[in-house]
Amino acid sequence: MTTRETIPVTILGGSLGAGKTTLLNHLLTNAAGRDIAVLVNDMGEVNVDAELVAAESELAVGGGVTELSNGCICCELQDDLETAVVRLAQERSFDHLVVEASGVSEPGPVARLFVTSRAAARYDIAGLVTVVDSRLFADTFAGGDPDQTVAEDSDGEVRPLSDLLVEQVESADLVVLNKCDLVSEEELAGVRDVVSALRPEADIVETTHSAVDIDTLLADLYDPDAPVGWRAALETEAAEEEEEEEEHGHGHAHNGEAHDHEHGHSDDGHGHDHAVVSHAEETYGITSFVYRRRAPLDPEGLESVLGDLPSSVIRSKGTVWVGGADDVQYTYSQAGPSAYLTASGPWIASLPEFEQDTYRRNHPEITWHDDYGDKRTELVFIGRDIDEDALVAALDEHVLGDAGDVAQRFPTEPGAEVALAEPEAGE
Ligand SMILES: Nc1nc2c(ncn2[C@@H]2O[C@H](COP(=O)(O)OP(=O)(O)OP(=O)(O)O)[C@@H](O)[C@H]2O)c(=O)[nH]1
Repeated sequence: MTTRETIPVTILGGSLGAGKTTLLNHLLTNAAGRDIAVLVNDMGEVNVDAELVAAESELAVGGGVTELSNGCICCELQDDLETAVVRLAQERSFDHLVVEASGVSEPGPVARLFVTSRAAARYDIAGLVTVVDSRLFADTFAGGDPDQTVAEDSDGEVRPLSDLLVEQVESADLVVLNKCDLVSEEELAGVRDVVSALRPEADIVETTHSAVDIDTLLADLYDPDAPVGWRAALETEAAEEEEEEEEHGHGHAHNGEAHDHEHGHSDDGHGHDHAVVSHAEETYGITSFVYRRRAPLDPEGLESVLGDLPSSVIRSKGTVWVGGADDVQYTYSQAGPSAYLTASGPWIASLPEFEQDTYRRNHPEITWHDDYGDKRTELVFIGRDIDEDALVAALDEHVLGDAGDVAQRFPTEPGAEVALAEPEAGE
């Protein structure tokens, strides 16, 4: 019997083989009086996970295991998942729903379903839980032997595994570092550091065979406003910059110079762009910094730098003003060995004036420059022992004085993506 109007739902994600099924079995055998419904989804035709769960857990048989065996839950079949969870709430009585997202699905779309669809009336998200294979994660990000594995995502698109691992961690409220028996203490500490840097506010537990405390797992952890690490770094930088401007008596925090080739020497007293700010996160052993220039970058040059980053950079992300495509805003995203640049549409500054005005009225928070508007290159780098000066100098070599003096290199239609770096396909 449930006394709540809505049913809490925990969304479980993690890479293939991380230990999600093991976790569900652990949960169902230790449910101790709770009536838990589990919705398991697999990519394959046969729903192996659901069968395993049903076979291994007495509680599960007839006790609320429901399966969707017709494919991936998060994109194409979103409607089916929506129907399934709504029907489940109508037909059965249970205390908590756990949805296992398919191993290569992003948890975001699954979470949105419970916020925006008909399911929102019946459910409340309790938390997004990501199970991490600590061995695999250490190999991919934390100084281990990088595995150049690629995985297929929910759209059937092949994406580097590193992308999916980062995305799954960046959206988590709780990260279960599983397979702790397969990593050394030192490696585990490294994994913990990287996870904290990617998602500073997530709770972290360490397990072997996914033996996570049930109360911890099902707790109300959901925080849709929790920042991802790169955004937290940007916000900290912006706050520091504002503080500094106030100290210097400037009332226009982001009103910068065109750019400053000399990293760290821009404090010349007239409203500079404080281009690079570092945060030595001593507790995490991971540092982040923001590179910002109010000028376009040479496309070939930026590709040579961002497409060949040192392995010390774990995650980087940002906005790029690309020479030769003056009106197009590009977003950039890198995770481990893969890096992409995507045309995301026009800059606000490239819109007709009245549209700019409307946009700016509706978004008073956006950073606006008197001459350049929102046009900027703003990149956050997160990593371990990054040679920041070298990276800044490498990027600065490709800062252009004028966007129009180079040829267009990347596609400009909104949504068009180019790979700057991609791992080789694994076995
Ligand atoms: N050594 C070790 N093996 C584990 C641990 N947890 C799970 N495994 C094993 O890892 C394999 C994959 O575990 P599953 O629970 O099936 O992983 P999953 O995330 O459900 O996998 P998919 O459904 O394929 O996405 C199984 O053989 C488990 O027995 C652990 O902590 N240590």
